[in-house]
Amino acid sequence: MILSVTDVYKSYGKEQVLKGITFEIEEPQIIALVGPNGSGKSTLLNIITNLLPADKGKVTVLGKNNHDPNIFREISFMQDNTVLYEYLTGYDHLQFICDVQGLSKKQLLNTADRIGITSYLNKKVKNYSLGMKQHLLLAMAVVNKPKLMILDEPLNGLDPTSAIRVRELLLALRDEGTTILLSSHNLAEIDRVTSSILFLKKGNLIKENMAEFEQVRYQIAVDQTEKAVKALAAAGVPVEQVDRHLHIYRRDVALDQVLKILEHEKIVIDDIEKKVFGTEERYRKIFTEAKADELVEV
Ligand SMILES: Nc1ncnc2c1ncn2[C@@H]1O[C@H](COP(=O)(O)OP(=O)(O)OP(=O)(O)O)[C@@H](O)[C@H]1O
Repeated sequence: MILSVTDVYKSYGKEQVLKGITFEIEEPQIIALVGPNGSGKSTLLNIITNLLPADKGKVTVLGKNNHDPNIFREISFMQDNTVLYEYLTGYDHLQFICDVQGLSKKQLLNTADRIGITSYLNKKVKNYSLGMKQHLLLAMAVVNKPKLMILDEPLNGLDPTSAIRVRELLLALRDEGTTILLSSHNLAEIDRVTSSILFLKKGNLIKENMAEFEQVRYQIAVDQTEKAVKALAAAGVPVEQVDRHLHIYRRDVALDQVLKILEHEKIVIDDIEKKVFGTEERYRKIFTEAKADELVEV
């Protein structure tokens, strides 16, 4: 068992933020924690990493209670950039962790290289951009090669190129056996790294495997739209026409069958675009349309 959270409660004064959170992570994977602002994501991550006491409940990391100081060789926590010291360099931050955990300078430099921060490693953090700070925080979370990484908003403030790099890094770490629990508001990015999502709503968790909700739609531009629609409909393929495009869902038909029908009719294809739907639609359903009680599964 990598992480086990059992019946965790937390209130701030009269405000009950977590109302009996229970979940387990058994295998190395990436899991996303998603919820609106103020839903308690940071509170839950802080409790898991023992920075904040729960009112009630239990957390174990790799079979050990999360109060056990020894787990900090196996776990890391990327918080927001307020934990950085403006007048220290990136190197200083990493060196501190390496000193505490007995890691070598080689490991520090290799990590900096892997995350792509070597060129500004010796600059003071006060001169870093938001994205540079995010990269440093990520390097600080990766340097001890943890079995479990907990990342609070790792994709925040990253430009598209950096977001792609971080995404690839997370997937590579997962392939190396690291489990990653991350919180994020960026549903499109989440879709690209995981289909395993914990939705946090009104203090309760709704667990979903988004692969079950994923829908793929092909948008095909053709030279003779009316003729294509007729031919596909005659073959029993459900198709919607939007301007010059045909919209066809993968759940209804395989793409090569569609292409065969169009080829047979001598219809020329100008373009095919694949659209994937999933998390965003599900998020909307959970947080705007459904009543909380109907969906809670704890
Ligand atoms: N130290 C604190 N004292 C009092 N209330 C707090 C404290 N920390 C958080 N809260 C409240 O608990 C609730 C959950 O906050 P939390 O920061 O965990 O949410 P979040 O989901 O991480 O939000 P965001 O997405 O905006 O980062 C909020 O209503 C917040 O005001």
